[in-house]
Amino acid sequence: MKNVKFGDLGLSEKILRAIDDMGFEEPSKIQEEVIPIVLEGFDVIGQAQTGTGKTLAFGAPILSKLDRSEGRINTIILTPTRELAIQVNDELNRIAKFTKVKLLPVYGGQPIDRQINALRRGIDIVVGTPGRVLDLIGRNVIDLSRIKFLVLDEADEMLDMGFIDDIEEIVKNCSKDRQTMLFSATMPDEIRQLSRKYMSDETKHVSIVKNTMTVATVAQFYYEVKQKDRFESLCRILDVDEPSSAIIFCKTKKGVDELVEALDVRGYNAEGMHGDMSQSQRMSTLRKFKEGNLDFLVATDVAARGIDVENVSHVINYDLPQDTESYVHRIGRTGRANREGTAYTLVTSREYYILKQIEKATRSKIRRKEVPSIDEIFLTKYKSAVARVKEVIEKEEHKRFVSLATELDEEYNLVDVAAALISMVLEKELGSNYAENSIGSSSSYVRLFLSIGRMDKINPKALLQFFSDQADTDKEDIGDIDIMEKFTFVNATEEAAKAIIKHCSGKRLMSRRVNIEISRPR
Ligand SMILES: Nc1ncnc2c1ncn2[C@@H]1O[C@H](COP(=O)(O)OP(=O)(O)OP(=O)(O)O)[C@@H](O)[C@H]1O
Ligand SMILES: [Mg+2]
Repeated sequence: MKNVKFGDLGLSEKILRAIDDMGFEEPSKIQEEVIPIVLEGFDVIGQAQTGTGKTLAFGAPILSKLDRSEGRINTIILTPTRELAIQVNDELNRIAKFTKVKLLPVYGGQPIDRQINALRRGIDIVVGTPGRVLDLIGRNVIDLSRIKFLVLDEADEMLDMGFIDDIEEIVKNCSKDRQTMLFSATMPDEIRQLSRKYMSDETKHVSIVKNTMTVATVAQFYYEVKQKDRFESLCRILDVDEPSSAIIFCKTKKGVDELVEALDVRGYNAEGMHGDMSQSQRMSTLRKFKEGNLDFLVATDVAARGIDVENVSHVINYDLPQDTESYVHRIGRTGRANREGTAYTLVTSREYYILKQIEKATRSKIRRKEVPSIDEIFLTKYKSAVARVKEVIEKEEHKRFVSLATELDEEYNLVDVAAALISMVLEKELGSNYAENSIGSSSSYVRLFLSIGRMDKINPKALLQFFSDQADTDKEDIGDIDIMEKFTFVNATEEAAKAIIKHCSGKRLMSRRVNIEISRPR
């Protein structure tokens, strides 16, 4: 079967040239089907998975039909968020590169006067959020009575309860003689029904049906965590996976603020984005993230829909999404345009059934993963330190220090020197982050100090024996047990800690502070 080319779809030469400039070789399935239909003048409801190029699917044919600037609004595109309005406007601007068409994004949180002035100078396509568009209609600067195209991007979200009144109001102002287009990766039946009101009887439904609602290139996993271990688990996941760039979703704005602060304290490069932040802050954070100067974007669902950032390697649902649609859109921020991605969801045992519902509704497989142990993190950090050493040697960046190392060679065993350097590097990497945090410590307080010296494993049996001896003595106040004096624990495993906890629970030790210190030998 011959692959369809952009040139086969009936687009104008200027638009084809722009698409070529953008570096796109072939149309995606949704583009292949939607573009000719729009060019023919039909209303369209288009559904295709996240990141499959729906923006261009409506943008290219609209621009192909407009070509010249008419100096008055002929197209209105509505998006649920400000950032998405800006992004869609940018993408369309790239497609419009060789035409004279003028576009303007309008959205709240930006001085309205500037937008009014720009609109007065003559704009063909307005891309905006419903609230601001209504405001501008009310001020008589946006007149939709002669528009040719109305697009609802993220249509289901726009027709959902929160936006429906504004949308109805805007549609009332639109010319009857228009093409209406609805796009989204998810299109629940009730939304389809509702949309009939705004669409012609000849509306074409284009649904790129795949086995799953989610994109195949996104590997999906979940971690079962205790509520109180949520944060610690996240840190461990980040430390072992070392995502190049991740979006972490929280349920609430407060949750976002708290998580950003906690991540910051632990030294992660994270910033938040939610509806209570100023627009300039939201934009600068997103810009930083897009430019690769921010590792972790922590956000509410405000970033769940439509946002297209290249190379987001991970999406992490720190809190569960509110519904299946939200899950699909959130994880769709990775694995875009056929790239690979990873999606993680943290669930408590009580939330597990919701995850199962999502899995069923999306028909995708969300596999279980275990939260990494401290040993695994240690190993990861060790491996990346060694990889860096290798890189330095290969690039010969170490050459100027060779003479100093020769001096060390005279005094010490070089294996000891290497071990000391590893120790210093890892200490810096891990800091005290894992010294005072352990998972599953229930009400007991367990401190684990990672050791990075000799590799003798702790002997859980001996430890348990020690504890049972202590418990059996039935001392009233055991208080802080300083076991450092009795044992030297080297490279304690998390299993050992778990065994201790298991042993302690149900005993009277439970209510006491158990302070296990495993020292780091010098
Ligand atoms: N034919 C194509 N070939 C390669 N890349 C493309 C093509 N069309 C669009 N893209 C790029 O793919 C990315 C995703 O496109 P877009 O944001 O339009 O996806 P979407 O289907 O609207 O996703 P979502 O449902 O998340 O909004 C963008 O970076 C876009 O520039
Ligand atoms: Mg989109």
